[in-house]
Amino acid sequence: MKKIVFIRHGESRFNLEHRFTGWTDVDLTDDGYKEARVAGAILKKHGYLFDVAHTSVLKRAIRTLWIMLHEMDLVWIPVYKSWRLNERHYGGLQGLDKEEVREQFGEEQVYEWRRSADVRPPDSSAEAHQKDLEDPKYASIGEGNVPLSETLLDTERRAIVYWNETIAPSIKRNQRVLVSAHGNTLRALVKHLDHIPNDGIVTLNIPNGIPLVYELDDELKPIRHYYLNEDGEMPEGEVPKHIDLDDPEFDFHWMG
Ligand SMILES: O=C(O)[C@@H](CO)OP(=O)(O)O
Repeated sequence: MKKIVFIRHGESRFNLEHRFTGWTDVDLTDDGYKEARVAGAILKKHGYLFDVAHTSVLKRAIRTLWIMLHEMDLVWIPVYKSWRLNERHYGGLQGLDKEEVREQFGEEQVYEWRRSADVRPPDSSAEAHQKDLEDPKYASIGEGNVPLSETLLDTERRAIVYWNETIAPSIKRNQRVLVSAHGNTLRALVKHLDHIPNDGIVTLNIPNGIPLVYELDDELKPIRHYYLNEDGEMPEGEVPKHIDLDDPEFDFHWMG
């Protein structure tokens, strides 16, 4: 049996401000740092080791990975970064306040933009698109790969290329893999792995900073999956949106 662990980055500045983020390269908040530390400590506590890690080129995912690897004393393992693991490009919504967008376009439209498989958010402005094209992070990926906006299916298509070409072969070589990525990239990967139909993905959310373990057979077909907390496997239906660091009951002592 093979295993892969996915982590959605800790809370980012735009998560805190309830803004559409996409390819906007915002950093973690203080709570985001703590969530990443806790995620690393959880994996360490349960004896997880990794041979290789993959992340996007966005600093909230990269920093989450760094903090986790530091916590696990694994900063020495190879880390690969790809734009293909970036968050879904939210086009003209990037930077906007989600509540204000709801007021302008209505709850239903915003829900479709956020959670449907194939409804495309409005395109980036010409100026914002030009900025993406000039960003050194994307200089080598080819102009055609820099999106004006993406549906979840677009995100799935480009993330799956990385899965098929890089991640899957490494799992097949028995490497233990950790992937630090984003809410919609992980929804896209999970959709692909579990063959979730377009209308089945709408209600699937991935919480920030909670390790998600997939057990796979030799053909990389999922056997089962679960989230981990400090006590171990979390019962389905009891997975919170994120770890409540303000909860006075939350005990950091086990982290050492
Ligand atoms: O803004 C974003 O890029 C994503 C993830 O934070 O938000 P949503 O949950 O609305 O897809």
